[in-house]
Amino acid sequence: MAHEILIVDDEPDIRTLIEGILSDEGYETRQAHNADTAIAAFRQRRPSLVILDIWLQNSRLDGLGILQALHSEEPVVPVIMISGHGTIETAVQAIQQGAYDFIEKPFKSDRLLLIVSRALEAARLRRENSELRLRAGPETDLVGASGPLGQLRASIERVAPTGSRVLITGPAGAGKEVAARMIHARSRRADGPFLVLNCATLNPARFEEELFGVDAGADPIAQPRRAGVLERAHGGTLLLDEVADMPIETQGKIVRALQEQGFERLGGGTRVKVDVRVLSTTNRDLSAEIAAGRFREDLFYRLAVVPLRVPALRERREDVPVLARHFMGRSAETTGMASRELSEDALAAMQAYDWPGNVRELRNLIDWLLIMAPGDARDAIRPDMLPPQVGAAAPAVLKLDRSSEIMTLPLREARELFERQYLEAQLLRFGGNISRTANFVGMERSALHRKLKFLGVQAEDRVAAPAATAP
Ligand SMILES: Nc1ncnc2c1ncn2[C@@H]1O[C@H](COP(=O)(O)OP(=O)(O)OP(=O)(O)O)[C@@H](O)[C@H]1O
Repeated sequence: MAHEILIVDDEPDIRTLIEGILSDEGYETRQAHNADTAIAAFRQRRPSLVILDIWLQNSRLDGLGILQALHSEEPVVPVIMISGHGTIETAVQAIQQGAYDFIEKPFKSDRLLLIVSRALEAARLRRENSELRLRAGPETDLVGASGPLGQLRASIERVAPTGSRVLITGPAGAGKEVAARMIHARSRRADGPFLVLNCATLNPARFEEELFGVDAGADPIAQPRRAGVLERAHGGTLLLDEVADMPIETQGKIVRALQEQGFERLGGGTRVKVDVRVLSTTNRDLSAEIAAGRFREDLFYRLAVVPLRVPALRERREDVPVLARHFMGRSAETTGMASRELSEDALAAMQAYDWPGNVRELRNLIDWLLIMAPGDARDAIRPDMLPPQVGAAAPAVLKLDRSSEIMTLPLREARELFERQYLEAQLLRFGGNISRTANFVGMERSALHRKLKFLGVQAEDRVAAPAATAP
C-alpha cells in the first residue's frame, strides 16, 4: 500500500509543489495549513510521515508546538521539518525534540525525496525491531555490574523461593517488571503462569471484571464464563503493575481476596479458591498516597511484606556500559543486523548522561544507534554519533578537541585542567568509588586522594558495595 504523507504548510504554493513531487513518486498525500487542521488530519488517520513547516501564519501553534502535539499522540510517526531563512536553529531544536530531519527552503526535489525515503525506511526498521523484540521474549534477568544492582540481585535471590509478596518501587523504566519476572523465574512457581495486570491503563469500570472474572449469564452463549487474572494466575504469579492506580473500592476487595486466597466471580457469585503469589510495582510514594487517602494502608502492608527498590540508572552509572553492550547484542540478534562496537568515549558520554527514562531510554537509544548511526558496521560508535542530549552530557575532557581553551594556557595549568576534567569524568563513571577509580586510572588510592584534594575535586569516598551473594 502506498505511504500517505501529511503536508503542513501555510503557503498553498509550497503545499502544491511538495504534493506534486511526492505524488510523482507514487506517495499519497494530504494537506493542512495550520495547527488545528494538522492535528485533526493526524487524528483522523495516522499518516506514514509528516512534512511540517516551522513558521506558520494564522496558526495556534508553530511547527515545534505541532511536533510536540503529534508526538505526544504517536511518537513513532517520523516528522520532517521545513525550515526557511533564519529558522535553522529552530530546526535543530526540533531534531532534539524528536523530528527526524529538516530540509531548508528552497529545496531540490531529489533532496526531499531522499530524506522522505530514509525517514520511512528508519520508521519501518524501528517497527520491525520492536516487533522482533516482543517475539524474542521479555528479560528475566537484571543485567548490570554495579554495587547497587548486585545488592538488588542478592535480595531477589533470597526472597524469590520464599513465596512472600514483594512490592517493587523505583522510577519508570528502571527495571521493576524485569525484577518481578526474575523473582517468578527463580521461585518454585517458575513453571506456572506469570501474568501482569497494568493498573494504570485499565479502565476503572472494568477493573474488577479483569481481576475476578465473570460468571456465565442465563444464556451462556451470549455471556460465557470469563476467568479473571487471579484465576488464570493460579499456581503462578500475578504482577499488579502500577498498583497505586487501582481504584480504592477494588483495593478493599483485593485485601479480602489476599486474606482468604479466594474471591467471588462477578455476576453469579461462584466462589473460586486460588493459590497465587502477588507481586506489585509502583513509581509513586505509597506513604504519600496513603496519607492522601488514595491508597489503603491495610493493602500496603499486605503487598509490601518485602519491599525492594530498583535504583534509577543515574544512581548506578557503572551499569551503563554493561547494559549498552547487552542491548546491542540482543538488538543485533533479533534484527539480524551486524552488531556495532561502542567506543570507550561514547560509553563515557553515556555514563555521564542522567537517563530520565532510565534503562528503557538506554535500550531505545541502542536500537536507534544500530539502525541510524552513520558509517559502516565495522566502525565503532563515537560520541559525535549520539543524539545531542546524550552527547551534550559528555565529560568536558572528551570535548577537548572542540575547545580551544586549553591552548590558551601555560603547560602546568593546561595539565591541571586536563587532570581535573579527566578525574571528574572517571569518578562519575565509577559512581564516586575511589578504589575502583584508582584501580582504573593506575594510581594508588592514597595518591589519588591527594591529587583530588590538590585539584579541588570533591569526592565522596564511597566504599565498594559487597558483591552479590546467594543466600
Ligand atoms: N537490568 C536490566 N537488564 C536488562 N534489561 C533491563 C534491565 N532493566 C530494564 N530493562 C529493560 O528496560 C525496559 C524497561 O524495564 P521495565 O519495564 O522492567 O521497567 P519498569 O520499571 O517496570 O518501568 P515502568 O514503571 O515504566 O513500567 C524493558 O525493555 C526491560 O527489558
